Amino acid sequence: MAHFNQNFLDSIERELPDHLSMEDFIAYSNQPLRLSIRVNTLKISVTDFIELMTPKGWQFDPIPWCAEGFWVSNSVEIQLGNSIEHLQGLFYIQEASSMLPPTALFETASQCDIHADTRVLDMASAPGSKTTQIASLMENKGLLVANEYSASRVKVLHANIARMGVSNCALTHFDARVFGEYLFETFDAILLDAPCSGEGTIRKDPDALKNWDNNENKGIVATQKALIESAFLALKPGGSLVYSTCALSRQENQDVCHHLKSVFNDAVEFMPLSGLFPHADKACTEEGFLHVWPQIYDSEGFFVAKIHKLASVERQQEEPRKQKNFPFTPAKAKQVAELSEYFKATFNIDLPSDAQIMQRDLEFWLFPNAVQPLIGKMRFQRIGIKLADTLKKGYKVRHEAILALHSPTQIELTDEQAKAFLMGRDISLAEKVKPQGEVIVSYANNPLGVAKHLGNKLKNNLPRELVKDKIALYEL
Ligand SMILES: C[S@@+](CC[C@H](N)C(=O)[O-])C[C@H]1O[C@@H](n2cnc3c(N)ncnc32)[C@H](O)[C@@H]1O
Repeated sequence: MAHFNQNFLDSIERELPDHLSMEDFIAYSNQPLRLSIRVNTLKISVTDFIELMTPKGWQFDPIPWCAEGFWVSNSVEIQLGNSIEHLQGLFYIQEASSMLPPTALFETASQCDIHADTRVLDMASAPGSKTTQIASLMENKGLLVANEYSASRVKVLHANIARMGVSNCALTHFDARVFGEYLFETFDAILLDAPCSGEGTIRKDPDALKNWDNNENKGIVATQKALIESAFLALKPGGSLVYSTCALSRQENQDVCHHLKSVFNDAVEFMPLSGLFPHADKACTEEGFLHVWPQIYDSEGFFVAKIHKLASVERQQEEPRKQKNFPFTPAKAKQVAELSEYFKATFNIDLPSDAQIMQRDLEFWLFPNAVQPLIGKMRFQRIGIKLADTLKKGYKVRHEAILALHSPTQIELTDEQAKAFLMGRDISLAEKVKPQGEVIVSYANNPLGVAKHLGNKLKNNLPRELVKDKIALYEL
């Protein structure tokens, strides 16, 4: 049962549109959320995922605003986060309404609008539900800069990006207020999923609003206003910005968007979202923003505004001087040829041609081409994917490269073998055969990682930090 205080209830009563009732708000806020997931189309098609999971007891109810999103019910009790399909990145557990902002951002873009030069910024990214959704909408093309202010959350963000096989991402770790200055009018599309008071998440955390106090939101509102201004400055003319929160108050939502309009006037256009999906109008404000109250679609509360930048605006601060000491250099032609040959001969992987192989000491990385003009303009925590380390003789592939690059040649494991592999164990082979060296092991035709084929067993090469104590298997 949710704990509301009277101040909070009074504020909702003032904010709630006329066609919605307080009784429904309280009733829905007291119900647990329906479980929802998003299929990771970087790894598996929606049809193949449904075919894979239906025999395991899953039932799928489509989420109207996300073609890859489903409310799911499961006849078999299982800890989803520890299931093999989750750990190998076939799906992301994501609240339905949190799928709205990326859908709104790419509403009119067809896949051919996303090309090698497209640059997208996700300003407040961790833990990465929307970053990984955006990457799959971009089909790993172009560049996605994912920023997060909190150092511990950057780690979680990176783990999710790697698990989902994202290769077009560059991670930064800044207060996102810096983007307008560092990367002025650089991005085609920006998501600002802003830090907020989180009132919409009460169904996940019944204690979230126990000590709610309207005055505490004031600091957050100032941050939100500064962040949206920075986002607008970093956006190219003609580009789109989505501002979203899981807050319910006008202060943190509509007022922040009106603030932007008051600063940049005619350069700001609010784009109506009433046609985003069937019945989107039920959640629309007079400006065309979506204000999703929990009772409208039986979801978390959410706010989504889409803003178009009609014209260039004046830079507010001078462009900072370029930083010089960047530790990566483009790999030489001979090294590119050798590394490409290693990936092809060992794993049957063709390295993508729309990305550049870069070297730092003994490490090789794959950078999205669109990041090159940004290098030196701001500090990146991590760019693209790490491909391999150089050994005395040859190379050692990195796990994240195997998860992100496609290979038609894999050794498929059974349920029990896949469980053992993710728990860090070696896999015995039924009969002794010729050793094959490094191989990709897979489950449901999707990679789990690399093993060394020794003839009579597969020696486990899973990175130690990914080894699990517990794996949940469907007992069918
Ligand atoms: C609503 S959460 C983001 C959720 C994320 N977009 C997702 O879908 O998984 C807001 C994030 O903003 C981060 N944050 C807070 N202040 C920030 C700032 N000034 N600049 C950038 N990020 C900030 C928080 O640490 C938090 O991770």
